[in-house]
Amino acid sequence: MVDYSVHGQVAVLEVNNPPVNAFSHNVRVGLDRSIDKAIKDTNVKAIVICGKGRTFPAGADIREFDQPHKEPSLTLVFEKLEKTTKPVVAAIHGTCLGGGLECALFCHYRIAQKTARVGFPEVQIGILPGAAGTQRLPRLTGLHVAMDMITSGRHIFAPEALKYGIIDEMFTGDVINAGIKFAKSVMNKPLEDRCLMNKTVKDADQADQIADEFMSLVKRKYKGFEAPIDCVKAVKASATLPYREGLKMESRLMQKLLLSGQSAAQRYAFFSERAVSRWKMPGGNFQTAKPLPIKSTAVIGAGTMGTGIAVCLLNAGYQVYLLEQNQKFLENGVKTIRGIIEGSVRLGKTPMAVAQKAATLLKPTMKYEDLADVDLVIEAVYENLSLKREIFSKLDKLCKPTTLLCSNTSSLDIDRIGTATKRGDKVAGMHFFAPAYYMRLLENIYSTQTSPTTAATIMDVGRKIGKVSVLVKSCQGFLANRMRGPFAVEAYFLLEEGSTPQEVDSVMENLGMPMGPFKTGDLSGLDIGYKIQTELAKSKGVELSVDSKFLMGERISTLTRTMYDNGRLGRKTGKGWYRYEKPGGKLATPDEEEILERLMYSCINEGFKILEEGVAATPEDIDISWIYGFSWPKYLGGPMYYANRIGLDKIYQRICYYHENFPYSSHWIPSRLLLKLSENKVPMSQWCSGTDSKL
Ligand SMILES: CC/C=C/CC(=O)SCCNC(=O)CCNC(=O)[C@H](O)C(C)(C)COP(=O)(O)OP(=O)(O)OC[C@H]1O[C@@H](n2cnc3c(N)ncnc32)[C@H](O)[C@@H]1OP(=O)(O)O
Repeated sequence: MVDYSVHGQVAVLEVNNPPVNAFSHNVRVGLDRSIDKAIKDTNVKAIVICGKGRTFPAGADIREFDQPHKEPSLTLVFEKLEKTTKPVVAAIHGTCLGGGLECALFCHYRIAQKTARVGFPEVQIGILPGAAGTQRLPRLTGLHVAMDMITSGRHIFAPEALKYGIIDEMFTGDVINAGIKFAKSVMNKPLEDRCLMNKTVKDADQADQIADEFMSLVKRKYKGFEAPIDCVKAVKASATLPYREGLKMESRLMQKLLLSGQSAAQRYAFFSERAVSRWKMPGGNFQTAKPLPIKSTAVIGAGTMGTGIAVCLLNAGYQVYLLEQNQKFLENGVKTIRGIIEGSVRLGKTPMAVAQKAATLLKPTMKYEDLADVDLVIEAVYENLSLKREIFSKLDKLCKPTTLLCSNTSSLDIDRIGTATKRGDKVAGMHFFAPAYYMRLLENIYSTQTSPTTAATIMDVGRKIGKVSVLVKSCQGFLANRMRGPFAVEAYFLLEEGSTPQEVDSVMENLGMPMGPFKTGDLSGLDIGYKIQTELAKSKGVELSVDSKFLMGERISTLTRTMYDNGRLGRKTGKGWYRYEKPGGKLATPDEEEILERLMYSCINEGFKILEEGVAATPEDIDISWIYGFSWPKYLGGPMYYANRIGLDKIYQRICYYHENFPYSSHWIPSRLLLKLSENKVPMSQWCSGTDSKL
């Protein structure tokens, strides 16, 4: 588990526990013995610790967290390193994470390959760096950097680690040779100053301020998660408590987190994320099927999904032909793609070099013929089976025989798409989630015809574009939307039964989802739900109307149809279940303006008709009726007075707008009196009581 060798006066302790050299119990025992051996050996003057194979130890063995603890603990082993009078060098390559980085922080020196990454990802499995990491990193980097690294769990590359002082030097070439060379250079230097426990935290005087800043950040960014909060508390303790007291605090918080249900759930998610890559389907699995090489791709449709998918492919270095039928749509699509990539560069998420390369890889086109030689096509037009079949049939005729043809459908039967071609084995679904460049999930779907090679290829593409890919069999809604179906439908039923979108959303958001079903619907576009429902009904030979309450004996809601008919498609039109600051905006607010207008302007219109018909003689009659009959607030003077304050012009225009949109509600037929008053800009003084109306 730890290979021990001596090179001249340097002992090399090479952790050998593939695949990631995790500190399992056997490794801890092996390391403990090897350290003792090196300390006892009088010929040994320096010690190098490194990892065999692909990486420096990537942390504690997460699988052991569910088992009873077995001594020695990591801290106990690591403390021997710092105490020895022989310099200890951590020679890092690959990923030095969690307990691995803690081990390095107990060493007197750290050197790393330029491509190596270091980090404390514990927060992502619901714990904190519990082998002194929260107390030692701040002593090297200061609180700010340590808080950032520990609460985010992000890995940093060696050059950044060098900047923060986490490593002392970068090296190229062989790890053991570099370790030995460095160890020789520090062999006789004093070690006192190299022991982190002796150091103080440089920005300790700002501990309160920095901790407050991170506390509010993590509460906002990682709402509902316990570990980031405890990470902030533990790191702060490095500055406010003596080293040993800080360790006790870290240990208490670690125990609490380990026992919490959150950590167990997050560890389950960690292994599940890896388990889904071990896919299987009839006739093959991840071991038996080999992916085909993919270089050139095409995306059909430059809408929200198509552009998002293109961004994923471009960022991963694939050539992308973006096809649209219409020049304006194509130009808009290219603009959207550039905007997304530029935004990501500004946020530091995409390196400039990647963005520059992506620009050269994008090939906008309106000609299907340009797709003849691509290796993979992802069609992302709207959800319409006949349209998709038409496109696939066309692609089948003009693409080279090996091209894989995939549909970014969220619900349509892949078998029925595949039968439009003569290459059903090369047809599959690749269902991206909106926004495609951001959401991690890729649902890959095989039909009864899809070959394991095609499945292997799209799973491989998914991995290369940074998605977590699952492979599922084609069925109505596949996995995600099939399960999401009852969730969404029940949300609509709740609305029909009296809940508001905000109420439903906040229940789910309080549970921990970043967005409730209605905000999510607005994000995806409400036309999608409507089209899926219409297509589904059609496939069953049923034509739905807004009045439909049942489909094949099942209760349905046609609320999305109502939203669609009213142009409320979600964020993209600036209004859906919520109102947004602009089309494409993100700030969801209940559409108060429309609520107010529809309730008030409709009855103001009625008020003018009442005046017109002489049912009431004056606007005061109406206003007083409201004040004393309906408790209308006196400070607003009554609805007719209120209308005048707003301006009869505006009221009239909005009434016309609603009349156009709701032609079947006669209360929106504009009052002729209102038209005359607004056209002639008659002040209220001339149409209220005691005046002789000139009209
Ligand atoms: C009190 C002491 C407290 C200490 C705290 C800790 O140290 S907690 C652990 C901190 N470390 C981590 O969280 C690292 C987790 N691992 C990763 O992020 C990645 O695996 C990697 C190291 C970046 C490598 O990524 P890569 O994509 O190359 O490989 P995989 O992710 O597919 O992993 C390969 C297999 O190794 C298993 N594995 C990885 N890390 C651990 C681990 N720390 N313990 C146990 N097993 C680990 C992983 O599950 C894969 O195996 P599968 O059989 O495929 O699941």
